[in-house]
Amino acid sequence: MLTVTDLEKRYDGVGALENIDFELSPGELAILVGRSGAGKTTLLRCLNGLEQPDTGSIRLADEPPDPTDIALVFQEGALLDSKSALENVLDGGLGREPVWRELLGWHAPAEKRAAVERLHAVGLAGDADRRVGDLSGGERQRVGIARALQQEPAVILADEPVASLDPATARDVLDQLAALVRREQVVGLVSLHQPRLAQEVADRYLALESGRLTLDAPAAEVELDRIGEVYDGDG
Ligand SMILES: Nc1ncnc2c1ncn2[C@@H]1O[C@H](COP(=O)(O)OP(=O)(O)OP(=O)(O)O)[C@@H](O)[C@H]1O
Repeated sequence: MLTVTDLEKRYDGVGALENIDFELSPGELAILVGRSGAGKTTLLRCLNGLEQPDTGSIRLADEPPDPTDIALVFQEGALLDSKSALENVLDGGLGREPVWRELLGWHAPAEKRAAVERLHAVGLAGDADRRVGDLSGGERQRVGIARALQQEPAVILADEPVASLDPATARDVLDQLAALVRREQVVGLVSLHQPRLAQEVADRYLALESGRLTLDAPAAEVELDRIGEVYDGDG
């Protein structure tokens, strides 16, 4: 269980996040919605440790998380173009491997098996040896997801992971992410700008409006109109 309690983040005295409280369960994909500037990226960065919240706590099963417990899906541009898809995924597990292996580019057989299996799960079984620089945007985003899961995190976060993709590809990528969250029993938290796409995959919705959490509910209880209001309202 990921438990966030009374999280607050201010920039130059201005609140970007205020009184944020929620809990997410393993195997649950929560979709984070909110207008531009509502605080979505700030929340994901605080969870990932890239930003230090001013107050509040983040706990995993009642313990402070280790840095490798919470993985952020790399934006497609953050992958290493010159390396293969498989090598990029293997990089996600480097925290577990001795430094000499990293330096020599050698990986334990179990790590390789897991990486190949994850590429298979995101539909890229036949692309393991292709340079990431040669892949399409959707394929790169899939590599980013497989890479994050190779870290064996308890929580996977993604900030607008399908923003640059056409609707059909975006749907495929999100479906695969949702399937992996359920199969690997990780907590998933993904920010999305497209309410309709969100509705296809969400188990739970979190909505931020001006830095405050104004909705935290199972997807089955939330009307699409309510999500539309989050984007259309005065924010
Ligand atoms: N490093 C920073 N320094 C100062 N202010 C910041 C910084 N990062 C974010 N902010 C401010 O905090 C607020 C929340 O920004 P954030 O990027 O989290 O919003 P968002 O919901 O992710 O928006 P978008 O959908 O446009 O990415 C905004 O008012 C933003 O200007």
